[in-house]
Amino acid sequence: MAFRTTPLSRALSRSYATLHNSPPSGKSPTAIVMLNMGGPATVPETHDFLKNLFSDRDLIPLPFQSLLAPLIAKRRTPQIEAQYAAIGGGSPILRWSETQGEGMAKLLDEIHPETAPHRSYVAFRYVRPLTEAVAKQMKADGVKRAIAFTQYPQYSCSTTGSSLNEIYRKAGDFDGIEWSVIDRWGTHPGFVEAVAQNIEAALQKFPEESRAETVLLFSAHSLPMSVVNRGDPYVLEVSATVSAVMDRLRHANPYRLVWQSQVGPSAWMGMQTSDAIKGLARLGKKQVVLVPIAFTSDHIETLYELDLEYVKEAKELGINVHRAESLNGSPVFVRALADIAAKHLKDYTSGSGPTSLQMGLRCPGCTNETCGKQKNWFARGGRA
Ligand SMILES: C=CC1=C(C)c2cc3[nH]c(cc4nc(cc5[nH]c(cc1n2)c(C)c5CCC(=O)O)C(CCC(=O)O)=C4C)c(C)c3C=C
Ligand code: FES
Ligand SMILES: [Fe+2]
Repeated sequence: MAFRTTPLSRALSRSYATLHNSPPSGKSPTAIVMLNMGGPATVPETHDFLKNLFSDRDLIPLPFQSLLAPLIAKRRTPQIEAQYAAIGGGSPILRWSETQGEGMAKLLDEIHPETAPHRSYVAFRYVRPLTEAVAKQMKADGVKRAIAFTQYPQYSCSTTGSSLNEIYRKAGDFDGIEWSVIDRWGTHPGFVEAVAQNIEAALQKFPEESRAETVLLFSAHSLPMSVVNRGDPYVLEVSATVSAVMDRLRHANPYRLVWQSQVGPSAWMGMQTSDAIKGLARLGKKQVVLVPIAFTSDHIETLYELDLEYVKEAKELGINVHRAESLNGSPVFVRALADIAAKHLKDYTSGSGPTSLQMGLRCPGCTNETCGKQKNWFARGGRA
């Protein structure tokens, strides 16, 4: 698929600054900063992506992190490089994030003109564009007001929490900018609608007479049990998304929520997606729709793990599987992003605080001091 290789590599080889090179003019723009982990846009960027990921103490606290992270990254690189090569030469996440962000900003100018012009910025945690570069660009664009808008629908301290901690650590780079945060939106009706429409499209691929017997297998990236057991809200919030999507689909199919992509030997949230597929085959199920539910664009876990590994495995076991498309360029989803941001801006203007009440509560088992400092800093609008 050509779009995953040449245009993407070309887009990346332009400097990030050239994507946002209009001089500051007239009214200062309202910045919407789309937070996500990112993925290597080209195969050779895989090593640095993994090195940054394994160096993130908010995601994986390791003993002797600065020594161990490069070693683990180096050992893991060939396997992960092969997976990115197999999906067309890199991750499409930057392209999709820009498409989603630009579409959202355009809609926001129409539906919330009071804070126009709106400008979207992508800030990734492990690959370019990294937080420092985004801060530089925002200052050059004359930004005074910014929203940190997580692109993970459901909150986990290992994902959204890590991105917010990174902005807090780089607070000096954002000096003079007033912040507020959209920290979770896993049951927003527009998001639920966009997911439901993609499930309905996948169901259409099965014969009408047996469609209702098709099992919907919602699959989310798993979480180590150590994270679940310190009180991380992600498992609850992914479950709430699944429940809302099933309500919208009027419970017309049986379903389960299962967990994929665990890494390393420790205990992770289950049941694992691949075991669930085997179990359904053992129980004689013949039709399954796989639904990625915790990420809004394609990545190796959809394009490699689900499409190349699990679909193949299921077919060998006699199950006919279709995957619901990721949200990617869904116009329903882009409108949902604009609605979420518009509501946030309205609430903020009418005096609600910069962060949600839920964001203010640390996990009961949290021992990471940065979490507390970060929450206080955002609650003061990003001021010292
Ligand atoms: C909502 C999604 C995600 C959660 C929650 C999450 C938690 C989490 N992940 C790791 C370790 C790794 N994750 C890796 C890749 C990766 N993770 C997500 C999403 C979530 N992770 C995505 C979308 C990706 C892939 C990016 C892509 O382009 O496809 C990796 C690297 C790949 C590998 O080596 O297998 C690791 C490692 C932990 C430890 C964790 C919770 C604490
Ligand atoms: S780990 Fe959840 S608030 Fe610190
Ligand atoms: Fe992950």
